[in-house]
Amino acid sequence: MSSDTVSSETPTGETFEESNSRDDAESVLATAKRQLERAAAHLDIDPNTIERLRHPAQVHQVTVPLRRDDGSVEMFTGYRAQHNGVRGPYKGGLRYHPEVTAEESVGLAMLMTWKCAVMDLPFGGAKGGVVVDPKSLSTEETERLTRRFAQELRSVVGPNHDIPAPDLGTDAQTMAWFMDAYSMQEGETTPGVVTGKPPLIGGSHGREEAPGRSVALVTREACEYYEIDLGSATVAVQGFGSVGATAAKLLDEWGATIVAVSDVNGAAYDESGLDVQSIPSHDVEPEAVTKSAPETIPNGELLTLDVDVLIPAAVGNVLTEANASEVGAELIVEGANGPTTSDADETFVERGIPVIPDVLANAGGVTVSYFEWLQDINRRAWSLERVNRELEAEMMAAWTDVRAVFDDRDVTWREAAYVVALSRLADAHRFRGHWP
Ligand SMILES: NC(=O)C1=CN([C@@H]2O[C@H](COP(=O)(O)OP(=O)(O)OC[C@H]3O[C@@H](n4cnc5c(N)ncnc54)[C@H](OP(=O)(O)O)[C@@H]3O)[C@@H](O)[C@H]2O)C=CC1
Ligand SMILES: O=C(O)CCC(=O)C(=O)O
Repeated sequence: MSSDTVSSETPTGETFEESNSRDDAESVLATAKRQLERAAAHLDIDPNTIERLRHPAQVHQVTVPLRRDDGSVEMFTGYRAQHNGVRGPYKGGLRYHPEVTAEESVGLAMLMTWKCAVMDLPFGGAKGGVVVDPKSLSTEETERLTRRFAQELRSVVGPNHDIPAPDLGTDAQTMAWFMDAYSMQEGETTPGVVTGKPPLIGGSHGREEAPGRSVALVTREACEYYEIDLGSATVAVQGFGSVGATAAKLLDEWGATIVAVSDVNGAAYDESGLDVQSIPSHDVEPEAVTKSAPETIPNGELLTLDVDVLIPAAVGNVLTEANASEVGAELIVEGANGPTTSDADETFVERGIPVIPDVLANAGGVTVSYFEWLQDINRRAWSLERVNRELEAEMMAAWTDVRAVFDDRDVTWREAAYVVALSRLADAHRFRGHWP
């Protein structure tokens, strides 16, 4: 396939770029492309491969009709962007969020391609979701929306083709409904169509905690690298969902002092340390975070706190040109996908603040998804102890690969991770011979 036969058309026939013109400096896609270009400058790679990687393979857009509890019917828009499949089936999460766009899905799908390659997993990158505020739906509405979304995506997902997983606003229950709806259409139970399911129906132990666990593991390694004593380190975490809460609780267990955590409403702050273990997760008690401490501060202020480690673990593009010069952390570890714009990256380079990138730090999620996929194929579950042991081994291997590039060249941590990923992708393209 040559790059000009790659389909990046939407179902309406517009090109992807025409239908999604919000390619401004702050968009996740614009950031992803600039990051790709910067990393490519450090490598001697066929320019056709780089050009190919600037484009998604496919972007699917679907309309999802939902019957609301009051009997009315409302239309929602869903996307699935498949970026690159040279190393294996497409893989990546589905998010339910009001700001989901085709463009954001493509940018995040690109990040999934790099993430899977950094971890040396046999997957390519995808991402998608529905433009909806999940908090505006009842449980029954969420189930109907998910089942219909799964029906609409039936021809573009599959256990050997594209395997969704949880992301912002979705969870194990969402994946269970998705798997059930897909299986009903296939006429057989197909657990491998999604990962992040509840363990009782083919999910993996440890998947829910895995991205937060990898953030904590990578924070531990980065603190050691920069001679920050984790036992006396202060940490601020934006987001107290699946990723942020797990990372905060593990780092707290390992001796760090978590001075701030936040949800969408704001941050709980205590300079002597919060009791994060006692804060219920947002699905158990919405708004528990801001109720948990006597002092609350706005999310923006959390990002500029004078701490050893800052972990943005909520949404994208929160560290920007506007606030990067005010960030008070010694070290940033990205829990969220795409929390740092490329302008902010430049400021952090100038200020000497290392940023450990998302494609390494939160890659525990897709790594345990890979373990789940293997367990589904083999119809044999792994123990939690085995999952966590193998996850730590995979994370340490990836950390070592990225650190070797970082130590060897004049690059940032992000560029080092991209160099590892792009080298593997370029080799795969070369072996498969995609340029007739
Ligand atoms: N889940 C996964 O497997 C993986 C997720 N990620 C990434 O990690 C990030 C978080 O995902 P995940 O933890 O799953 O999501 P969740 O939905 O579980 O949690 C998101 C958290 O972020 C908070 N939040 C939402 N919007 C904002 C905002 N504008 N400002 C501050 N906080 C906000 C939410 O608050 P509230 O509860 O009040 O809404 C909640 O605490 C995303 O970028 C995702 O792509 C990365 C790898 C894997
Ligand atoms: O587990 C997966 O397949 C993907 C998780 C994800 O979307 C991510 O790492 O951003």
